Amino acid sequence: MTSKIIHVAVGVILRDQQILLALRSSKQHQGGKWEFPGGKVEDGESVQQALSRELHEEVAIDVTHSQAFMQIEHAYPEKTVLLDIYLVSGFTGEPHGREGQPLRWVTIAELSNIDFPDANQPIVERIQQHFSKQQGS
Ligand SMILES: Nc1nc2c([nH]c(=O)n2[C@@H]2O[C@H](COP(=O)(O)OP(=O)(O)OP(=O)(O)O)[C@@H](O)[C@H]2O)c(=O)[nH]1
Ligand SMILES: [Mg+2]
Repeated sequence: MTSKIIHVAVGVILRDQQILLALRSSKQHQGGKWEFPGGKVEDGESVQQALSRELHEEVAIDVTHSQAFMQIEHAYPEKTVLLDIYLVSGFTGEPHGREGQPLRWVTIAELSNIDFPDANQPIVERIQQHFSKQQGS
């Protein structure tokens, strides 16, 4: 098979110890599941450029502070994705779903109960580890 890996910039957007999620439309891959907003890295773009562009297009915010968090390669039956995940701790603008998609803020504990795409399970675990350590120290 010659399928190429799809490189995706993904934002874990933080505000007041909550994280922003968006609902994927039923027509999209993994439709009906909640996601961390983001999208495909285009040719000639850095991951952070893609992240800023996608978050502006999808949820109408402008990123002012982000840091690389983790990468996950996951093979779905129909495609393989490389999720390049950034923590977004600073942004301007009030998020809203510019493509009509519902948004919600959830606590870090609530992430365990969300219906995410299969690739996301390690992200949830890593976020929960990362923030429990910060609180405990
Ligand atoms: N944005 C986002 N994509 C994810 C997550 N988890 C996950 O498996 N993906 C997969 O990453 C791939 C690309 O994401 P996307 O559909 O947001 O890409 P995009 O915004 O460029 O969309 P488009 O193709 O409609 O233009 C999809 O196959 C999607 O299922 C996630 O948490 N956030
Ligand atoms: Mg997207």
